[in-house]
Amino acid sequence: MTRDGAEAVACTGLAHAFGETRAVDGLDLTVRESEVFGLLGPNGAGKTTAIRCMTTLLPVPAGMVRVFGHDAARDRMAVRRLLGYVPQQLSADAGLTGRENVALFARVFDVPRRERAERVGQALAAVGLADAADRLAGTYSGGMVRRLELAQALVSAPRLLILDEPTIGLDPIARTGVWEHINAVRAATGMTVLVTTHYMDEADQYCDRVGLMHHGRIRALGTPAELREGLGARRRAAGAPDTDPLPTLEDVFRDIAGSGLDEQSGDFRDVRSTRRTARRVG
Ligand SMILES: Nc1ncnc2c1ncn2[C@@H]1O[C@H](COP(=O)(O)OP(=O)(O)OP(=O)(O)O)[C@@H](O)[C@H]1O
Repeated sequence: MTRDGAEAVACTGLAHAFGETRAVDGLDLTVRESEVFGLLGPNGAGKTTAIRCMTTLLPVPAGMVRVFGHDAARDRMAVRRLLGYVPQQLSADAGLTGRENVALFARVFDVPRRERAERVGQALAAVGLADAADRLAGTYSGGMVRRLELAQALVSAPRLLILDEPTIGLDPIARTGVWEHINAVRAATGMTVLVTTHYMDEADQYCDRVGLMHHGRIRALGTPAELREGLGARRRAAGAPDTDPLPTLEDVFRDIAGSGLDEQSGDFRDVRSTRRTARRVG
């Protein structure tokens, strides 16, 4: 069913500017079918802008984006039909039940009328919300809201699921819950997952490969282990003792984003993201 290694997303020389700000600046990136790919980078690195180009929500002014071979600039509807997208902004309506929220997405994404009720029920069950399906989303916890948004994106049975910071602001148990559901659906369907996260431990644990983005481009790419081992080897070559502990993905991140990270944001989970989260679940 799946073709591991085939191309799900390919960006070549992708660029997108807002006035003088070159948010994405020559991005080359391939996401392989059926992998979980983590796009990492400090605030302002251009991750969301790149994702919005891939989802056709922003135009592709320069370079090329292909999704399963479809050109995102020319064949937007074909691309949209293949995608599920969970944006950073809240996409669930607090005044509707979980089931009504997912049903709305089923209608928007043209799930055939005959199949809708069953598919909505399946999507809710897949994220562990079957029992809470008929409660108002406004009564859900932050983790449940995130899983509801996941169900909304899954109801159209996408081949590619794109998640922009799916676990931001959640407690560790809720974060694990979101990932367990993503992984279960992926294992069952072979769906490709492209995710941005500021949590290096999550990227390390759940992503097959990661790309570290900084100033609009990929600066390092590989499996988390490859990136950690690569930094370890560079440090040893520079004279670090063999007994030094293996670097973490966070060390790799700091090595690439360098002082810019500290100047701009102080920490991965900076104020902007936290505020956004407060708005999302508040
Ligand atoms: N609509 C917009 N108008 C003007 N500038 C924008 C807009 N969207 C993003 N930018 C700018 O483009 C750059 C990249 O932003 P983007 O949101 O893509 O980064 P990011 O890596 O997703 O950051 P974060 O981790 O904070 O979500 C930043 O300098 C940002 O201020």
